[in-house]
Amino acid sequence: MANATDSLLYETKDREEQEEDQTFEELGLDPRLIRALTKKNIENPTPIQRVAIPLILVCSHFSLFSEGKDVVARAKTGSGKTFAYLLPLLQKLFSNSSSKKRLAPNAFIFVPTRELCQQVYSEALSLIELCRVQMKVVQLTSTMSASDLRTTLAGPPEILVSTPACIQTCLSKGILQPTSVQDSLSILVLDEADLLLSYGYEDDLKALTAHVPRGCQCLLMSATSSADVEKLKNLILHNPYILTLPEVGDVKDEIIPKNVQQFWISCGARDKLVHILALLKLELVQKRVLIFTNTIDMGFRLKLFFEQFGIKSAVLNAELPQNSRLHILEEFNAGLFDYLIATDDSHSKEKEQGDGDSHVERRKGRKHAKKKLDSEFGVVRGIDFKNVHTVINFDMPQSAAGYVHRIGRTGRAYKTGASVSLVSPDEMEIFEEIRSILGENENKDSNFIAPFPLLTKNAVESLRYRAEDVARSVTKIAVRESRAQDLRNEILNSEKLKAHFQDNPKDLDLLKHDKALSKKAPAPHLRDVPEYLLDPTTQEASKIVKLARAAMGNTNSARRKGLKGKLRKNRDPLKTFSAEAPKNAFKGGMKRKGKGGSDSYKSKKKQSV
Ligand SMILES: Nc1ncnc2c1ncn2[C@@H]1O[C@H](COP(=O)(O)OP(=O)(O)OP(=O)(O)O)[C@@H](O)[C@H]1O
Repeated sequence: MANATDSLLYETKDREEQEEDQTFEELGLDPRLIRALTKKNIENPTPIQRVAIPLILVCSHFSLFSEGKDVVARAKTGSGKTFAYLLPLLQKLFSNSSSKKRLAPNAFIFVPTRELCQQVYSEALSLIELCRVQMKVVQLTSTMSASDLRTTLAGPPEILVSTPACIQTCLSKGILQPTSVQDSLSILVLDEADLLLSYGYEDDLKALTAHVPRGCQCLLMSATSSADVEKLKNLILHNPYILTLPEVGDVKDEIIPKNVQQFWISCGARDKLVHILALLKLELVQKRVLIFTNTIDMGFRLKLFFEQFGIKSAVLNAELPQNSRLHILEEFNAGLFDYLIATDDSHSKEKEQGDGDSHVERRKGRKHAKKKLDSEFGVVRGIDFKNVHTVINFDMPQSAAGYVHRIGRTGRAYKTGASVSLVSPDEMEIFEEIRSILGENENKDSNFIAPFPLLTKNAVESLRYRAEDVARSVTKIAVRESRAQDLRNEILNSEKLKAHFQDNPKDLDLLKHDKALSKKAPAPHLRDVPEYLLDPTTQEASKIVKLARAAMGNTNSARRKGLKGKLRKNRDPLKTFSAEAPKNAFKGGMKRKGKGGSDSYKSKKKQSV
C-alpha cells in the first residue's frame, strides 16, 4: 500500500503562457541533446517533459542506496512520454564516468510489444546518432536465437530495449548473468506500464526484480493509473515520486487529448460501407485516416471494397510478419499512403482464436492456437502513427479503454485531430457505456462525442446504389482469398525486407503494401463521383474540409508561428459547422488550469509501506 507523504504543487495559472515557451535549456538538458532535438524540429518541451525531465535528472543524483530516485509519470496518449524518459536517461548515461568494466547494459527499457520496441529503439538510436556520442543501443525480439541474443548483447551495449520476456530468456539461458545486471544496471524504464502486465509479463518482471540493484533508478510511464500500474509500482519501484499531468484523472483513467474532436454517426451495420465510402470519397474527413475494424476479415473486406472505388489502402494486423508490419508503419508514417485499415490486437485475438481470455492466457496458450497470431503485436497501444488526422471506428471497440487508445492515435503531440465512430444499433450499448465513462471526466459534457455534422442523408443515398452493388461483389470467398494472397505477398516481402533493410535501413520505397488485392479490376466509372450525384450541401462541406486542411497546416511549426488554437478553431469546419462540437476542444493542449484545481500539476511523493 502507498500513502502520500509529500506533495509538490506547481504554480500554474499565471505561468501558463510562460511555460509553454519554456525551453529544453531551462530544464537543464545537455546541449548535445538539445541540438539533436533541434535537428528533429523539436523546440519546446511538452508538459510531461517540462515536469519529468528535471525531476528524473535531480532524482538520479540521489545517493546510491537512498530511496526516492524512482518516478511514476502518467500523462495522456501522445503527450511525449517517450522523450520525457529517454532524454534524461541519455543524459544520465552521457555523464556516467565509471571506468569499471561492465558486463551488462546500463539501462533497460521494457515495452509490451515488438512494435513499441522498434519505435523506442529508433528514437534512442536517432538521438544517439544526432548527439554523436559513443553509445550503443540494441533491441531484442522474441524470435532471436540464443546466439543472436548473445551477439546482440556482446560489448555490452549501454541501452537495451526489449519486452520483459526476452530479458528473462537471456537470464535463464545464461546469456546475461544476474550478477552482471546487479553491477551495471543504473536505470530501468517500464514504458506503457499499464500494458506490461496485461500482455502477460508479470512472471518475467517478478523474476527480474531480484536482480535490480537498489541504486538503480526506476521509471514507470503510463497513460493510465490502473490496478496493474499500481501492482507494477509496488513490485519494482521504491518510494517513487508520482507525476500526474493535467487531464489525467483517475478515470477510468484514460483520457483523450482535448485537441481531438470526437464525432459519431448512427447507421445500420449493413450501411456502414456506404457511410464510410461517403466520408472518404466525398472528402468529408481530413487525411490521413486510420480505420479500425474488429476482425481481420472485415479489414480485408473494407480494403477490397475501397479498391473498387479507386481508394488505395493498406491493412495492418497481427497475422502479418513482423518485418512487414514495421514496414507498413514506416510507410504510413512517411506519408506514402493515406488510408490504413488496422485490426486491433485484442479483438483479432479474441474473435479469431475464439475465446475471451486475457493476454496472459493467450500468451501461455499461444503454441496451441490454431492461427498463429503474433502475441507481441500491438497496433494501437503506444504506437506513434504520424500525422493521422482522422481515426474512424468502422467497428466500435469493446471497451472505453480500447476507444481511448484508438482515438489517441490522432491528436499526437498536441496536433489537431478528429474521430468518427460508426455506431450500429447493436453497438449502442457499448457506445453509451463509453460516453458515460468518459463523459464523467472533468468537462462533464455528455455530448463530447457529437453527431457528425457534415454528412447529409442525401449524400449517403446518392452513393447507396454503387456501394451496395460493389459490397455484393466482395464475397466471403473473395475476402478469404485476398487475405491468403496478402499473407503470401507479405511473407515474401518480409524475406526481401529483411535482406534489404540490412543494407538500406532507411529505404522505404522497396515494397508497396497498398497494392490492389481484388482479382476484378475496378470499374473506371466508380473512381470518381459524378457531379449529378453530389448535392450542394455536401459539395460545400467537402470544399470547406479541403480549405481547412490547407489553412490549418496542423503542424507544430504552425503553432510556433503563432497560429494559436483559437485561430485554428475558427477555421476548422468541424468546429464551425456544428453547434454540437465539444466546447473545450482547443483549450487543452499545452495549457493547464490553476493551482488547486483538478488540473494542477501534482507531483506527490509516495511512500511504499
Ligand atoms: N516536445 C515535443 N514537441 C513536439 N513534438 C513532440 C515533442 N515530444 C514528443 N513529440 C512527438 O509527439 C509524438 C508523441 O510522442 P510519444 O509517442 O512519446 O507519446 P506518448 O505520450 O508516449 O503516447 P502514448 O501514450 O500513446 O504512447 C511523437 O511523434 C513525438 O515525436
